[in-house]
Amino acid sequence: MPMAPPVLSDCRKKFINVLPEQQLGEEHSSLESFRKAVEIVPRKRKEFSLIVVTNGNRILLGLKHRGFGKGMYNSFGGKLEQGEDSVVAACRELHEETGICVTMKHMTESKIGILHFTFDDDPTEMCVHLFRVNIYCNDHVTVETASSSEQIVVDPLTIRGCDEITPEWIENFFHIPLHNMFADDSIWLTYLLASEKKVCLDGWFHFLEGGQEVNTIRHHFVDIKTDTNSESPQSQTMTLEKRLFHRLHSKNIVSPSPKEFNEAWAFANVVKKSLPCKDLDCVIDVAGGHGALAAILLITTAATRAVVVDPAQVGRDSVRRAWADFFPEKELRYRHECLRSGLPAELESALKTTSCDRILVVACHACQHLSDETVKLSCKFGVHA
Ligand SMILES: Nc1[nH]c(=O)nc2c1ncn2[C@H]1C[C@H](O)[C@@H](COP(=O)(O)OP(=O)(O)OP(=O)(O)O)O1
Repeated sequence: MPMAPPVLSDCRKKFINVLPEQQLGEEHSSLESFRKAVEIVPRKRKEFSLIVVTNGNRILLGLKHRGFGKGMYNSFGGKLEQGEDSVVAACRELHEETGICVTMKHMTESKIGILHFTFDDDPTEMCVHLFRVNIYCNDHVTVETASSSEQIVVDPLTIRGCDEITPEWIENFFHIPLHNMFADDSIWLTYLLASEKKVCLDGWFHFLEGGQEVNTIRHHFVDIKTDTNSESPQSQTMTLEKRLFHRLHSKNIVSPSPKEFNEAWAFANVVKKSLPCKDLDCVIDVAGGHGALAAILLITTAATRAVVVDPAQVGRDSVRRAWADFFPEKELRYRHECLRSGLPAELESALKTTSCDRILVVACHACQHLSDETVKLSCKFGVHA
């Protein structure tokens, strides 16, 4: 039996900046019921194109400097000019605002629906043609995943803004600044990004008086069609492992080396398989050097803090700086001290705020006596090792 698609509200729960439910208005189960509740029949119509740009699990958003939505983040786009259809306008606006060139053929295939906006105090309906473009970045590792000519390959160095808008990569869908975006994005964009299947949608949003300034929806209805046979674009692109590797590579970071990165990634996966990671709070990486293992565990588990205990200063904090946006609001610290004094001190401090079953001590190295000592100390404190 095919799986039921996720409901809108379930999807937005995954996002940390989602707007409060009272700002999102009443959800309707049909267009009929939405129209009945709204009552107003718009007399005029303005058409726009809007292009959501992603690269794997990253999204490119624009900070608007003027015009509609000034000071807020949004996807790219604008009004249809005279004689243009939505595809032509989408290609033009995307290029004007980001420098990204997409062919008409690609843009036509990228159309995923329409958003309709009406307002209590304005007789004009905004009709926004929606596109979703998943690009491949033409640098280092990504090229290898972009082998098909059907894919949109972009050199990241060519992405630039204009006086109207500044593009910015948000490294993790779930951290997009929804609190500083149009309220409807908390409804349809979250669905689009959270869905593992390809999605087409028609959204109907009726805003309270004051429209943009008030940014509060009174009623909405979103008609969703999910293509259960095809994966969403982000599932087809880069894995997290590749993106982390890629980031080190693009910043010319030599510690960890590619071999050390692979080892840390593999080791983290082994550890996660043998642990109830959903309750994890604190990771202590003993003799962790550059800290890649600690950082990978921070990124891929529920842990909120990690500390690397190592007397040597390896990599000059480069891992933390390179990956900081993969673990926002989490803490990665380095303690330059030997295992014998550093580990008990960290364990004692961690146990003041969390229970022993939520602490994990890891050590990924070949030195047997160091491993033995790590295990012995961890057992003494009753934590996972
Ligand atoms: N509630 C909403 N949610 C959303 O996600 N995007 C919206 C939206 N309301 C409008 N948009 C999009 C549609 C369009 O792509 C963009 C607004 O475009 P603009 O008004 O900036 O048009 P132009 O770039 O043509 O402007 P000018 O060049 O200043 O005339 O914002």
